[in-house]
Amino acid sequence: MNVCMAPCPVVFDLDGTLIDSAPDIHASVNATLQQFQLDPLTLDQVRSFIGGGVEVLWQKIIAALQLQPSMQADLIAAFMNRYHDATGLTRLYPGVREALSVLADRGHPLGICTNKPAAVTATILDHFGIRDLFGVIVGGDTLPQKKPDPAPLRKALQDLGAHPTAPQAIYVGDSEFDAACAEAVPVPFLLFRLGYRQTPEEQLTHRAAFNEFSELPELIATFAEA
Ligand SMILES: O=C(O)COP(=O)(O)O
Ligand SMILES: [Mg+2]
Repeated sequence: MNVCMAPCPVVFDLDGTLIDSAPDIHASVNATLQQFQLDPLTLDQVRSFIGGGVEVLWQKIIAALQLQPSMQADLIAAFMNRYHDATGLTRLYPGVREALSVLADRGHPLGICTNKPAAVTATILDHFGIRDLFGVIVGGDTLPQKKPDPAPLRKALQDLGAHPTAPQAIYVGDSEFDAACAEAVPVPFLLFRLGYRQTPEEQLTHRAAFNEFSELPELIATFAEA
């Protein structure tokens, strides 16, 4: 089936998809825990908690450390002071810059739909000099709803000019939140295998999966030809 007449909008998740931000999030989490004289978490633990946005991250930390849920607001406020400009340990995944520029050159409108707060998202995209590639950026606090609710991705697609009820578009992401969101819109989902997913690939609804961003432009082109 032809799911994407070239050049259709392509929207990307951010954490665990375009950027490996877990080391910065881990550092901000542990600095916050230290401020409250609490035990640190490992990078693997924190990575496994990423995907649902800041509130979900801290709900999972509070559960893991058996803290009082009433601490959540204070912990998040302290965390945000560090997180808003935490870029030093974050890397673009290999080939991301090149793949984005190939897709932009082919005329695909590009967007971001992330559960990361919009201001933190803007800072990190500026840090890598790639913010201008995206015609729309929907963050975790742009709307009242977050992924897996379809509303943020629907907004991104509409802002990129896709059809409001039958968008011909593609969503690219790494997690359960992304797969469920794309299914709910609905748009085809391309799964980046090397992000922060906790669920086996075969249990996530997806059109295709890839390990290398150098594969992505051709993968998208095959959709237009199919
Ligand atoms: O900040 C998060 O928890 C997730 O962000 P993502 O939606 O870009 O993966
Ligand atoms: Mg992600």
